[in-house]
Parts: sequence; C-alpha cells; structure tokens
Amino acid sequence: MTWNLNDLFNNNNKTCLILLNCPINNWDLFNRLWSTASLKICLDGGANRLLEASRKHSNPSNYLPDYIIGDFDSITEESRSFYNNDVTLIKDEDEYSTDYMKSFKLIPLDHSVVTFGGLSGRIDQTIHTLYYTRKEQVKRDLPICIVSENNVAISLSPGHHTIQLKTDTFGKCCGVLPIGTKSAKITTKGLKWDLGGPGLEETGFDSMISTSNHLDSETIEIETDEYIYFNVEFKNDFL
Ligand SMILES: Nc1ncnc2c1ncn2[C@@H]1O[C@H](COP(=O)(O)OP(=O)(O)OP(=O)(O)O)[C@@H](O)[C@H]1O
Ligand SMILES: Cc1ncc(C[n+]2csc(CCO)c2C)c(N)n1
Repeated sequence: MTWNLNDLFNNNNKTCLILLNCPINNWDLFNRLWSTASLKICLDGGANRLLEASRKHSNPSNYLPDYIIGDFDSITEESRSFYNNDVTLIKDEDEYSTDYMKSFKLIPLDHSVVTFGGLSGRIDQTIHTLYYTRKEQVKRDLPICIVSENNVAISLSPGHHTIQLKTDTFGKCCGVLPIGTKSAKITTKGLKWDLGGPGLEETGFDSMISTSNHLDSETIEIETDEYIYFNVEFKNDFL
C-alpha cells in the first residue's frame, strides 16, 4: 500500500473526520482537515469544542457536522440546541461501547478515516483510541490516521507500506510503534536508524521499540508482520 500523508490535506471525496472531545488548539490544522473531509462526525463533547472554536475563528453555521453521536453526557444544552435543526443527533447510551466505537457504525468501509484528537489527555482514553483504531483498521484497506496537536499516528496493517510525506509539512521525529502486539518483525527504509538489520530484527515491549527516530527521506518503506503504528511530528512552522 502507498500512503501519501500529504493527502490528509487534499480534497478526497471519501474521507471521514471524527472530532473527539479534545481541544482544537490549532484552528488552521483543524480547518484544513475539515475542508478535506466528505463526512464529519462529532463525538458528544466534541460538539462543544467545534461550536466554541468555530465561533472564535469563523461562523459556526459554516461548520455543521453530519452527525453528533454519543451518550450525551458531555454535550451542553447550548450545543444541542445550536446543532439540533441541521445535524443528525444520535443518542446512544450503551455503557459497553465508547463514543469512539459508536461513531464507526456510521462510517462506510470505503472511507479513509481521520481521527482528530485522542492521543493526549486521559491515558485510558488514549489507550482506547489506539486499541479501537486498530480494531477498525483490521476491517479496512484504507488508512486510519490519528491527528493530534503536534503529530500524526498512522495505523498500519501487516504487509508492505510506502509512506510519502513532504518535509515542508512534517518534522523529522518519528516512531515505529508495536502497540497492541507482543512483538513484530519490521524492516524499514528511509529512516536514520532503519529497523531490520542485525540486533534490530524484532521490535516489541520485550525487545526494542524505535522511538525518537528521524526521517531521512520523503519516502519511507515499512514492512511489518503485525499491526503497528507509525508516528511523525508536524513541522513547527507548519503548526
Ligand atoms: N481526555 C481525553 N483524552 C483523549 N480522548 C478523549 C478525552 N476525552 C474524550 N476523549 C475522546 O472523545 C470522545 C468523547 O468524549 P466525551 O468526553 O464527550 O465523552 P465520554 O463520556 O468521556 O466518552 P466515552 O463515553 O466514550 O467514554 C471519547 O470517546 C474519547 O474518544
Ligand atoms: C469491563 C468494562 N469496563 C468499563 C466499562 C465502562 N464503560 C465502557 S464503555 C462505556 C460507555 C462510555 O460512554 C462505559 C461506561 C464497561 N462497561 N465494562
């Protein structure tokens, strides 16, 4: 598979943006993802974040998601009444699935997914984001990217991946993260410290995890036998 991470910001008619209940500190970044997405879903308190940020930076009537879904313990009355007429609100009080899990029921399998937020804040929520993103990745051939304030994590299925990224958007720091798997055999090309050579055949919590690695090319090749994440930082002056 070839993933062009610059496509995060290019128009694509089958991309879903999921807005979690996380701060929108970088309106420009959020706005670029919003303009790219064809389907937009707010999770519960994510609607408050959208209303607040779009009021501050623009006109909230131009920022209407397709759905707001969740148990509605976080959405305010004000957000509810603002979005009530134009947006489909789905209240689902199931106590055995999170709002993030509920949102994927609305996303066709032929859509790529960009999750905005979910990597910082409460650690149980962060682990849940990584856990459930992988569960959904198993069902899809298209990527799920988790975009947070300063970096993007892309979920990779077993196989060979070519990741393209431009140095005007992405900084050099990156990681190859075997999260949710005991160990993985990974080979890479295009990183300063490539995996796969002597002493670096295996990656996992019992062996070695490649963090604080650096991009050495605008094309990165990753071959993995397990589901993993690859993360890369946004460039400082891009943010
Ligand atoms: N502090 C946080 N850190 C990371 N992700 C978060 C955080 N808070 C919320 N989220 C994400 O936003 C979604 C909506 O959160 P919200 O606070 O509106 O509801 P919640 O009741 O806390 O979440 P849930 O019902 O899913 O447990 C959550 O499902 C989670 O994916
Ligand atoms: C083993 C187990 N742990 C936690 C929960 C609680 N829980 C998980 S998802 C969810 C909904 C949040 O909106 C809640 C309350 C559970 N049910 N089962």
